[in-house]
Amino acid sequence: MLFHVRMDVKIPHDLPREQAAEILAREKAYSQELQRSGKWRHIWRLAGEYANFSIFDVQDNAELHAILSGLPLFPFMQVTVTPLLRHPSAIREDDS
Ligand SMILES: O=C(O)CC1=CCC(=O)O1
Repeated sequence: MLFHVRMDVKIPHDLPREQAAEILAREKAYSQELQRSGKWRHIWRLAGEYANFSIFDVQDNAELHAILSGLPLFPFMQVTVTPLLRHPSAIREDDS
């Protein structure tokens, strides 16, 4: 199942610099592992915002929730999920 996810990151200004750096490093590793697995299909930075658009390809809502709530940055994020399906006018057989 495909999902579009918008992640807005809001790291508290008073979070110690070292702690923030450690969380960001874990976030990057977690994200890249999921990208390599194919579950996190795409990630794009929104120009001018500390936010991203991502595409996930997962089994179901529960798997998506587990992945998103497992993000190291999850406590500092606002996450918006939109389920996706193939458009009847799409010219490509797959969604790649
Ligand atoms: O910077 C972001 O958009 C938050 C984030 C998601 C995965 C990652 O590595 O950073």
